[in-house]
Amino acid sequence: MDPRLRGDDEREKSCLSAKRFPRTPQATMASSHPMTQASPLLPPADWRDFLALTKPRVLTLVVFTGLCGMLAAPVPIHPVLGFTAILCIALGAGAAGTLNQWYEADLDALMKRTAGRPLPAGRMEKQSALHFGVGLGAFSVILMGLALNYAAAAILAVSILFYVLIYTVWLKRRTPQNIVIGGAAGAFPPLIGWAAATGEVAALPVLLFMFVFLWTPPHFWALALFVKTDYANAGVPMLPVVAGEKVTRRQIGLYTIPMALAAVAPWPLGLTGVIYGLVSLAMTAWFGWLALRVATRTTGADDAMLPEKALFKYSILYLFVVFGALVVDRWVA
Ligand code: HEM
Ligand SMILES: CC(C)=CCC/C(C)=C/CC/C(C)=C/COP(=O)(O)OP(=O)(O)O
Repeated sequence: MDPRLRGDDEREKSCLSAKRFPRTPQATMASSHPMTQASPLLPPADWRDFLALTKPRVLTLVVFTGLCGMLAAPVPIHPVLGFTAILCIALGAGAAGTLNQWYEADLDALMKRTAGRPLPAGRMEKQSALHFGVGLGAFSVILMGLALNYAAAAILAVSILFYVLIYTVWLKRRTPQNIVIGGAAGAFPPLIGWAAATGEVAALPVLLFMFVFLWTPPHFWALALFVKTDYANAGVPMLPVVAGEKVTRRQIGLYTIPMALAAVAPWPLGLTGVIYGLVSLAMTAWFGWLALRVATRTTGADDAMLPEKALFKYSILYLFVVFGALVVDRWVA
């Protein structure tokens, strides 16, 4: 597969910058290094580079939760408007990913996973990424406002700004709480989808927001446990780097408890039917078991971190299935 589309360069740098360590010496060097500028020796940026800026693989789940939020709403939406709303969420999230990569090209150059991205690899001018990101973001919000409604457009704008300014610029390089607070950005799509259909927010999408918000720390920290060296090398204050494995494991276990409650709550609260209730219960029970395994184990230096990898992978499948069940539940009932 074309390395530009692989996307495996996209994830772990997340927490790497250090605000305490604002632009680290390595990062500063990287930003002035010729390889972080477009090089005349390399082919010019093409559509695959622009696509890679949007973090397409993470986008799939972001868009899916937005779609499910929209389809779970009690008001049916015209298919053309529904498609437009989902397009706006995808473009808005893509814009956020682009601006994240524009701001972090220096850090991306320091990590194996992210060094092949268009900017650190020198396949694109930084300014092109900035223009692309701002243009895409503005277009998505304006289109949402004009075609759907101002509530959905406002939440979309907030989520883009949250991811770019609060997470990327402010928190990521400063504190290991970066992904806890910054993770809120990725929890907005179900609210946006619901607002696109109804013009307002309600109890169910707020619970879904809480669910994704509380899901993010176990999702990310499971991964951070087995890629912490990369973050440490780049000076990003991720929890395993700053507080150690033991604390991270405990935090994964602790966040899983309220996450499980938020996941299952819609059923007993009468906001969904039995299909969602049973699927969310079963899927969450397995999540809890995997998280417990991660939370209670100790590792040796040569440990393959299989339970941590299993939890990370399952966290993605989990969100797909539980959100899918929400829609099935709504449409079958
Ligand atoms: C601040 C919050 C988050 C951080 C720091 C984060 C971090 C990461 C990282 C570093 C990876 C890449 C792992 C790798 O390269 O192998 C990843 C993968 C992924 N994340 Fe997250 N994530 C966050 C929130 C979210 C949210 C809100 C969603 C969607 C609702 C999401 C969906 C995904 C998906 C689908 C993948 C797998 C992509 C693939 O297959 O390549 N993440 N995440
Ligand atoms: C609707 C809307 C605007 C949603 C935007 C929210 C969004 C894209 C959430 C995903 C969160 C994410 C990919 C974090 C990765 O962290 P990172 O950026 O530190 O990862 P990296 O190391 O791969 O750059």
